[in-house]
Amino acid sequence: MIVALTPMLTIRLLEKNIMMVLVDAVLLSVAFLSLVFLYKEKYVAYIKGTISLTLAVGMIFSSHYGSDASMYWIFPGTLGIFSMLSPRHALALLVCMSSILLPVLVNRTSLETVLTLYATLAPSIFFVYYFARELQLRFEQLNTEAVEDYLTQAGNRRAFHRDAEHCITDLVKNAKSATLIVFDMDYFKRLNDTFGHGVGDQVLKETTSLMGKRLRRTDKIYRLGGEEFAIIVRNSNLHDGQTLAHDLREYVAVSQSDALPNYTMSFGVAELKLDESVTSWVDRADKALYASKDAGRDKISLAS
Ligand SMILES: Nc1nc2c(ncn2[C@@H]2O[C@H](COP(=O)(O)OP(=O)(O)OP(=O)(O)O)[C@@H](O)[C@H]2O)c(=O)[nH]1
Repeated sequence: MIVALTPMLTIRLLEKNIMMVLVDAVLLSVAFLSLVFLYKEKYVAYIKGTISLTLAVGMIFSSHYGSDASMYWIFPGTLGIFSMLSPRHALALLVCMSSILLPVLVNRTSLETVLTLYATLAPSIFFVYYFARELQLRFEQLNTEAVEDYLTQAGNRRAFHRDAEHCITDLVKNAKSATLIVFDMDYFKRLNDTFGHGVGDQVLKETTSLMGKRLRRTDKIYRLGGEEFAIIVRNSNLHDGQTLAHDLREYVAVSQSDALPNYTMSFGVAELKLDESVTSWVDRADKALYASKDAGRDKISLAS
């Protein structure tokens, strides 16, 4: 924007077109200030919104006060707005801009030119919208796949590490603690061997889905690997974690599908300590889980 506008501003100064000098100067100032804020990685969404809005208003003003050729800046401006906003927001802004622009253009140029402009602008906006929407959907799909377990739709290990790191930051900065519940199925190998891998998969899916129904929106379930899962319970202490683990164990026991073999789970609960790493937090919860196994399984143990 800065590269395109600087020579334009110079030409308009030489032409003494004061209104256009003002329009370009405002656009340039917004672009320059945005660059500074973007460099500092602050308020990025607001800045993109402000630039887009300024661009749209600038296109209306320049179509009114500029030369006839100014109206063709609408095309790169449209692309610019789509590159900064979500497809839906960009479309809404461009529809508003085109509606305001229509009477402005009718007043200053021939009807034929206006019709030609709109006949080319409308499909351009439609195709760019379609392309941007497709791109956004693919991006969202890839983002989900990157953090989700394929079989159970629980968070995967990557998501677990990211969220566990957030908990550590939350504890250091806001003194908000979190509890980790790890659990796995008891005698799962035997279940697989007796009923088949497919039934084992169904058990993993059912457990995740049942537990998801009992968790708060802020709590999240992850599959750490094989038949081992973890739940991060935000803003909680060891006692809260223990209560939730009891609730989950009871709930899964009574809600298991009759079509699947009966199974039990062992749990380990650990509250996050200050200055602790994710690895150490998981290790302590895992040790508690092994204690549950050693104590005969279908148990809940607390980490020290
Ligand atoms: N069906 C199914 N089985 C899995 C999956 N991932 C791991 N497993 C099986 O889970 C079983 C885990 O066995 P073990 O680690 O011996 O644990 P266990 O039999 O549950 O014994 P305990 O944990 O000591 O009670 C292995 O047989 C793995 O093949 C999966 O995605 N689907």
